[in-house]
Amino acid sequence: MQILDTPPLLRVTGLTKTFHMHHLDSVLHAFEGIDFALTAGEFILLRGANGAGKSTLLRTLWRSYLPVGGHIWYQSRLGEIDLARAADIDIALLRREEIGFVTQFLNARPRVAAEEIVAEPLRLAGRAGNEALEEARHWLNQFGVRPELWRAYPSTFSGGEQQKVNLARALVLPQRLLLLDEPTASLDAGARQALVRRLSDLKAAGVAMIGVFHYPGDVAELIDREISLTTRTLPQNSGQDDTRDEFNDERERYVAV
Ligand SMILES: Nc1ncnc2c1ncn2[C@@H]1O[C@H](COP(=O)(O)OP(=O)(O)OP(=O)(O)O)[C@@H](O)[C@H]1O
Repeated sequence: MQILDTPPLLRVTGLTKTFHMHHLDSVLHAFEGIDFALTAGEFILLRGANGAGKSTLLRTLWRSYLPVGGHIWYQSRLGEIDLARAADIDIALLRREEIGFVTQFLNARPRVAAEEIVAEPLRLAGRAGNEALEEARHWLNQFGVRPELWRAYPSTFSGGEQQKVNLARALVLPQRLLLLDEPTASLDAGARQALVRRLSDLKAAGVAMIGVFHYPGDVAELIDREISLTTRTLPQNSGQDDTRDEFNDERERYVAV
């Protein structure tokens, strides 16, 4: 796919995130001044040591976290929107129709069957009940969830089984932008292959992706570019505020290179 001349789907500028740890009266710099662009059909691998801010960056793009600075310009079907400042209702709509987040952790709802969890996005998109259920079962099968579990409640599933339900739900509809936070973390080999096949088809269909992978080799064939988050230390009081860090003489901050 030719991606060089296409305007970016996502343009991140000067993105900065800190956590104010009230109980310690200190500020932790998760990352600072991140700039990058992502185009339809492009796949960016996020790299960095433990604690470098990879998951925090994905959650900030997903708007679970509000950044303290910078912009996240996203070309939605309805026009450009800054995800860093958009109203919650717009974020909720984009999450339903355009942006997906895939994590290893399933937020299992009590007494909702696996097949219903996967069918829900299809129904919300207008698919008829039976059709949605058939498609949900197809994807549960693809990711290796045993048929006897389809009508069971995922709150009792193993970690890997929960993750497979998560993947099926997140990938059942093609979104325009996918945020991937270690989606292969506890998958068996069959499910990892199914995931890579699905991501590859979505990428070919123009879905843009940015993600963290514990074993990047799993997705080597998909990667177009890499962004590394690195850490560097700053002398205390050189940040945006003069809050004292109680247990370190130096404060860490994280920058994109
Ligand atoms: N909700 C939070 N409150 C305070 N600090 C946080 C919070 N979430 C993350 N952090 C801190 O931000 C830093 C970045 O964490 P993050 O989880 O983004 O790292 P990561 O690069 O994904 O690490 P890993 O490779 O270990 O998963 C860490 O020092 C972490 O302790």
